[in-house]
Amino acid sequence: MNIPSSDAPKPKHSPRSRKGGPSKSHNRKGSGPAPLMSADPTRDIAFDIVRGVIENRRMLETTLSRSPEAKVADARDRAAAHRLAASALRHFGTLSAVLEPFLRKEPPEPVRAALLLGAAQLLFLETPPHAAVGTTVDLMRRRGLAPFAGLANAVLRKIANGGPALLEGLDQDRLDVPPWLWSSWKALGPGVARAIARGLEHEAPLDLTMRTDAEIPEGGEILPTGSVRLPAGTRVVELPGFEDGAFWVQDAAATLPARLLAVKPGEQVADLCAAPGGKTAQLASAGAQVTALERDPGRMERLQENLTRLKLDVTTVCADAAAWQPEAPLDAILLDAPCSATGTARRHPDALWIKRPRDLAGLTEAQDSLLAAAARMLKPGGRLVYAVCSLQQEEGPERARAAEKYGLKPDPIRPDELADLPEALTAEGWLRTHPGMWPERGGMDGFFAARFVKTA
Ligand SMILES: C[S@@+](CC[C@H](N)C(=O)[O-])C[C@H]1O[C@@H](n2cnc3c(N)ncnc32)[C@H](O)[C@@H]1O
Repeated sequence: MNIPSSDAPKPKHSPRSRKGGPSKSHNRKGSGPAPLMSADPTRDIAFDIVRGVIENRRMLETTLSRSPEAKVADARDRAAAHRLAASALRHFGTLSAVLEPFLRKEPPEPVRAALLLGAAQLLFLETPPHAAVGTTVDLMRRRGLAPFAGLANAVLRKIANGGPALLEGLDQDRLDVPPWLWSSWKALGPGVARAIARGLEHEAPLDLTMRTDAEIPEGGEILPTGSVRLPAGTRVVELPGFEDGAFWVQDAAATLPARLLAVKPGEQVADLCAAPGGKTAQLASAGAQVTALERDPGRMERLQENLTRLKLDVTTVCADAAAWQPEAPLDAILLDAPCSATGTARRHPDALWIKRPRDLAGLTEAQDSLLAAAARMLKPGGRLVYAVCSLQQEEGPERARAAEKYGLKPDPIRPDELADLPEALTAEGWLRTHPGMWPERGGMDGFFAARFVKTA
């Protein structure tokens, strides 16, 4: 099933209808209106997230940050809602295929969202059947979908009875990737599209980049590239050392672009698209004089909070990097450009279903203008690493080839620079990682990076 476009007919049954709930409201101490508290915040928030994605192509994180229920829910309920919604979206194609034979006609989209959540709990999250079915029916009653509660009860009971056998014979790898993306990933090599799809099946582990003197948290595995890996679901704020800035969260693959810039102490360096700041932190930790640019004020706040926690001295500028000019030409630039983010789908399974092929044109235009701007900021002989967390050729190799017209000469990555991950070095001397790499260790995000030197 394809996700309907945002201009598809709207469902008859609005989940905002207050017919059946929200169930409770509690008064807070003090004055002001009482926030509405849900009886089952996990499922209410997850329902809004899935509806946001499938009806409005709204990102999971956007719903999470705007939902009134999420605002008043405690951190554990929010995390559980994220996990539930992410599971329904990660297995979206498979769950849709499982539901289809049990539905005589296409249900309204909110009903489909509730069924996807119920089926995800039954088939992928090991929720006891009575709880998965009962809570889905309750959710539908709370959200004005009572006329469909009987249908949901019957369908989910059949799925509970069928169990994992219902998944047999389904090509889950293919079903859970939109066809246009599957076709595009074939360009990455034989078998890579399937390897990526397998890598996307599971929640990503938590990777940390440690300050050199910091103690490794208990249970952490040191990866060949130096990151420390903890199991998926580890709550970073609860790890000892978090408040003291002992580490920052950064996928193992995401550490590679900044490493390839090989900055030296005292060099004047800009990180042009900096928030939330993982790569800025790497450059500053290496002793460079870093200016971090970020266009989005909200994300700039997050970047500054992170740098304060890590006690790193960085100049931050809230500006459009395409229009900014440094006071003097720079030694090195990291351009971690905005992109489709298909490489981060392990953490953001919504990204796969929100993006459309036509979205790439606007992104590649922005990438080109940032590359041109970066070239203008560099001194002759200055270095640039261009990176994207995208698996799309248009945003990676095609941009790297186009960069030569801005006076940027390719500076291929040498095998000794990627000796800890040789499979990520391409014949052209670029970095290419994808979620199918390191399957035995829990995978990694997809990144492309190319290095250049500014000609005189
Ligand atoms: C891929 S994320 C960067 C991740 C970051 N480098 C890190 O490692 O944590 C891209 C960031 O660039 C910002 N951005 C997009 N276009 C920009 C522009 N023209 N100028 C400055 N920042 C921009 C976005 O708001 C977003 O925070």
